[in-house]
Amino acid sequence: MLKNIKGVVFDMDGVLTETSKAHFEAWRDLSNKLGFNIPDTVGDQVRGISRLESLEIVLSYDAKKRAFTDAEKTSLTDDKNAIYLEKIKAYSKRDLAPGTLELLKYLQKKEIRIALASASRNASFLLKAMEIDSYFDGVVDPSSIKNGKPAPDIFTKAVALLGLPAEKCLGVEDAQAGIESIRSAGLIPVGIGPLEKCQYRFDTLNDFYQALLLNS
Ligand SMILES: O=P(O)(O)OC[C@H]1O[C@@H](O)[C@H](O)[C@@H](O)[C@@H]1O
Ligand SMILES: [Mg+2]
Repeated sequence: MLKNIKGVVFDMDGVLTETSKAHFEAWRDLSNKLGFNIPDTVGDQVRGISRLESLEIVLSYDAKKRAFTDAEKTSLTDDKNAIYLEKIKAYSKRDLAPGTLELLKYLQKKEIRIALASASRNASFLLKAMEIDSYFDGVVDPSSIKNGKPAPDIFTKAVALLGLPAEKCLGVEDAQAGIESIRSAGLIPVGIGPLEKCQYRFDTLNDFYQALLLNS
């Protein structure tokens, strides 16, 4: 699987750590504050999607169909982020998905360059909190990206940071929008979870790591 591979670009939420649950719970708390509820299926719908796009999905469940101004929407996303930050404030290396540290060390030993392509503006905070920031040769600043996933921009920027051709890199994602982004940027897609159109697919990040060990 790593033959001819020079770089691996990771998504973070739902790949390196199970923050997807905290994102969903924060949106649910916000919807409850607004007087409605969102179904569990929203959890998968907001994977990989920006804060504002996620809000639009959440508001589509508002029975009152209120029309919020742009300023009000910004304020609602700030509220969601405050709730989310409260939920992840004690995150540490214990919150890494099983196998993450071993996988990063393994790639480093093989001299494979590592980058992060997360849509989250909280990603740098979490990399530090979970003590894995030093493994990354490049971290894309999501606020520098014009078009979010499924557009290729964020993965294209990540391989540029690594100075590598896209086809020599794996992209690792838990969101279908992320897999589309990886494919259109020309990286080789590795899916974590029930995803389509992946070159390789595993149930967990640890399964991916174990498969690399078996094939090395
Ligand atoms: O609100 P943040 O932390 O900037 O994150 C933006 C997006 O980041 C993605 O990684 C998550 O999968 C999405 O659910 C989230 O909306
Ligand atoms: Mg994700």
